[in-house]
Amino acid sequence: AATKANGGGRSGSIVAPLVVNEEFQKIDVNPPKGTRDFPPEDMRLRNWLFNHFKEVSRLFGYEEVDFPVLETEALFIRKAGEEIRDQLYCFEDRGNRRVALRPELTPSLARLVIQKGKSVSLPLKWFAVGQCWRYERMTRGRRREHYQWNMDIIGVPEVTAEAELISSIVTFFKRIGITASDVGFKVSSRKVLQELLKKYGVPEDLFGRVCIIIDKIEKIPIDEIKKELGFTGISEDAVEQLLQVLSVKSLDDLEDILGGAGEAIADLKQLFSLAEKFGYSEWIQFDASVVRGLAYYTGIVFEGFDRKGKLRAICGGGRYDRLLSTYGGDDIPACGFGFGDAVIVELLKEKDLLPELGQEVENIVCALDKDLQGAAATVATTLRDKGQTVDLVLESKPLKWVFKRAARVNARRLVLVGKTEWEDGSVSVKVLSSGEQFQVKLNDLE
Ligand SMILES: OCc1cccc(Br)n1
Repeated sequence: AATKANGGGRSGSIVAPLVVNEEFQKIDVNPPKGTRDFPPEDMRLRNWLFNHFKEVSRLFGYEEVDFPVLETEALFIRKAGEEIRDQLYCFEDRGNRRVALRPELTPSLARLVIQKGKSVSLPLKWFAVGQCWRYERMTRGRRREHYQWNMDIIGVPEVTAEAELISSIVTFFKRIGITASDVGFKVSSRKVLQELLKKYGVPEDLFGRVCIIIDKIEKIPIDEIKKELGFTGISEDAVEQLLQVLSVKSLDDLEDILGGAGEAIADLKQLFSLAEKFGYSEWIQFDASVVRGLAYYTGIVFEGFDRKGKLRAICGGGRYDRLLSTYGGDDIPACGFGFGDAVIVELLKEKDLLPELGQEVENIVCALDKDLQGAAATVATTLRDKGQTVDLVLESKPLKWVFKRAARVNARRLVLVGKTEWEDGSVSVKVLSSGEQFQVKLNDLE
């Protein structure tokens, strides 16, 4: 009953009374399954990571946006058999509306662009860092939430847009010490698949579904892939040829198969040429098997991978020219990427690149007796008004305790408020690294 009442997983329409915590019953102090707390040490790493995400986005001239973590379920209902759909964290709210915790940010971004309509001038370059959710059976013990960095360009049909997006991710990697020998990007275009399916007479409306099946190529046995492709109605012969083409590892070989007239080859050639100009050629490689697992991609797709092959994809993205029109918006071209906060941390650990991020505070301020607590508050405020960080000791404590706390909060200096000095407006300062000690007028303290 408790599970049902809380809508855990199944979207029962029965809305039983919310489970309340009986008085004095010990609560479960852990966060819900698959979710994380961020205590200070983890929050420092998260802020370090997100600050790099946001600084790179601003370096590229993008504007920050955000959306509700809760959306209508309909925004994410696509019939292409995506994993993201099977794991949608959806439920019926107390107003009997079908809602979902967003599994990704792109649909919300598309919704906002349509909502803004003619009031925004294209191209739009937007970025967001937001928590995304999935409801996965905990059998695999995987997380149910992660934070994703997204950058999107709305209104640019040319491949220069995708080329710039990859450049922004390369810039991010370089800022945190990741090099082209650690990470690469597999790049392809869904137009390869589109041209092949057309050649084999496969109906256009199967395109998304076929892409989702192909995306599983390294995750499930090849016979399963062939079987699932067969179910879509593609002939066995066409399936064999399709898989053959997807194993191609060079643009020249692909051109021999597709001919040089198609958009797929033209787009990819332009992208590799632009990569040269952006200076990240060593980071990217053509790989026809990359299709990505989201149904709405229509053109160039790319994914960041660790060259040791030990981790899941680090990030991924591509062109999604039809998404806005599928939501009833105008036919506006778009492309973007998503970059999760989990795999990158695993990679940084692997490469021993995790930053040392201890707590830091410039001053710890302490009254030497309880009648001077007010004076200590004045000292703290004076320093804070000068932009100095202050940990103010808020109760009367022995000096031994204060020194221990100063070490724990990594204070640069100790500011003591004593009776005699305070009578002439001064305080005692001890620089904790050098042991240097001096008295100074409060107003002269920098
Ligand atoms: O990468 C897919 C995904 C979506 C939402 C939450 C988590 Br954890 N992972």
